[in-house]
Amino acid sequence: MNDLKKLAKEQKGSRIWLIVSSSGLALSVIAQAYLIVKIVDLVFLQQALFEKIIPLAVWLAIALLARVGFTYFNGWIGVKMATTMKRKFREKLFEKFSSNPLQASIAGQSGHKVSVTMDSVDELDSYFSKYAPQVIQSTIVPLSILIVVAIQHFPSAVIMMVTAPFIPLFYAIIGIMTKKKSEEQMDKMAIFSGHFLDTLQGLTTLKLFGRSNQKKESIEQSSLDFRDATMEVLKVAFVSSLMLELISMLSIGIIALEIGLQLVVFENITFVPAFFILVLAPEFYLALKDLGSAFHTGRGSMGAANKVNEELQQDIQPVNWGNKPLHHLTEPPHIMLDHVGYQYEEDEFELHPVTAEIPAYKQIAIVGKTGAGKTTLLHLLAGLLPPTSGELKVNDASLNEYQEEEWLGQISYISQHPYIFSGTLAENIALGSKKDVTRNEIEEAGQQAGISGFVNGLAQGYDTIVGEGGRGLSGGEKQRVALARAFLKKPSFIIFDEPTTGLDLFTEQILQQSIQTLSKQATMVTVAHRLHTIRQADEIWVMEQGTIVAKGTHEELLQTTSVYQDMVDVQKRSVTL
Ligand SMILES: Nc1ncnc2c1ncn2[C@@H]1O[C@H](COP(=O)(O)OP(=O)(O)OP(=O)(O)O)[C@@H](O)[C@H]1O
Repeated sequence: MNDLKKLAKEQKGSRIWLIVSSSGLALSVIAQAYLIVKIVDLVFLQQALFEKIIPLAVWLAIALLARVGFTYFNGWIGVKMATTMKRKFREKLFEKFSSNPLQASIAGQSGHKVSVTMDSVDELDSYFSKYAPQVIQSTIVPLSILIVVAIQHFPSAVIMMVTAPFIPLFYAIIGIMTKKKSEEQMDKMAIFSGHFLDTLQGLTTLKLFGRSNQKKESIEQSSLDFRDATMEVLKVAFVSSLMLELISMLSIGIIALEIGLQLVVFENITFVPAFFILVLAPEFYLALKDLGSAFHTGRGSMGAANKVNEELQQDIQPVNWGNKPLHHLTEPPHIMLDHVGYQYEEDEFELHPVTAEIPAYKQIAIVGKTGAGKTTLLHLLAGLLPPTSGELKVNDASLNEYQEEEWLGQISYISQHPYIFSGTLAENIALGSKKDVTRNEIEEAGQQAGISGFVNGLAQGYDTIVGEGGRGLSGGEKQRVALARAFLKKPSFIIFDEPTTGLDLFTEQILQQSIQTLSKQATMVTVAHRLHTIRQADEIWVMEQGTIVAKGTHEELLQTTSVYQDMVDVQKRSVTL
């Protein structure tokens, strides 16, 4: 809880308000008790007239209202603090995920990330909205009551001082017991969410392999585990409330007994202070009990805080960016790879240092067997991965010196599986431009990307809802939407991962033509699988097992590189087959 405590302490403004409001609450509690006692004394013992009681009754009403007001205000500050902290945590998580989106997306299950960002951060709420304000309230209110009681009748204050520590002691013990349980509960929830999302996303694959029943059972099991963990936490919570109630009732009983003896047997105290202490005693223990239950909820937050911290501390190498602008370019950027290398993790795939030049307007084709490292190289060129060695230079300055937005504003990366967001086709295409675009511009981009024929065949046209919850799109259609985005963006550097799987000839032609049009104003690097694309390139890089083994034009490579010759032979054979 220490991290959370530190964070709560950082909220200085809110803490000052909490102290002021809790002091007000303490005053109103004491005033309320005193006024009740006074009224009872006047009515029953002194048989006072109604007029004498009215002002006290009015003050009592004011004290009651003040008590309600201060309690509400404390709660309101707590909620405000919780909102601020939750926002901060979510911002940190999003910052972390977006500092290297590629690495973040492959590290861990998406469902787990969703669960941490939504549920675990929500779980922090109770610490800031309940526990932190309650600590202040439960320090000021009982302390003020204790002082008043000590002034009125010291022995009662001594009983309070002796019995009060049992309550925090008890909830400290419970806290230690629940910490592990609530962490387990959070773990189980994250596993359950991860499992559920994973299964939903892979439902088709599971069905095809006849594994849906097995998955159903494992989801059921993780849901039951989560239920059991929750029940364990609740069990401790119920037992702890019972015990806290018992301790405070016993303590009030002892005070009542002592007061009763002093009042009736020893006659050491008069009615007003005796009754005043009796009314105040439950208030004293109530404040401590409230702290107990707030502590329990706060403990739950601790498990969640650990989950969030674990996620935040996961080692993700961020892509570093600088402040240099890039928008003033008159021609596409000139890119230099100076011993640029990358390794995912120790003992995993390594892209060996690449030294190469990509002059403006040039078209580079990267070829190689599957797993050779082509996509990894594209990711480095796009600035989506930070090189683990060497430097990527753009117009003679390191890519790290440029502003992220400026660089990303220059490029279009058309991957094999572009992401289609839930929304209309028009909205998905408009994503390509940061400016507001007109429907005409969207349709023109669609036309250039060769998607207009397909769109015109849809009843809703560009207003058709696609992506999650909408109409599905084929691989070729998705790539054409991505191309339309690129036509809107007018990038100066295009990175294109050519589809490996069979597009029909017509779609392929459209894609080729569109790409050619787009590349007239840009530098382009393509992971190429088709001979046609490869031949057209100004330079071809041949990759094998993470190394560029040869560079040159189609003709040059045919003469010099056997791997390339074999690859071309395979391509030709597959076309003639
Ligand atoms: N996140 C990752 N962590 C570890 N290894 C990875 C990761 N992503 C890819 N790899 C590995 O890096 C190697 C190169 O992958 P990459 O996707 O760059 O190859 P590729 O040449 O583009 O393959 P393909 O033509 O099949 O798309 C592969 O062996 C792959 O398993």
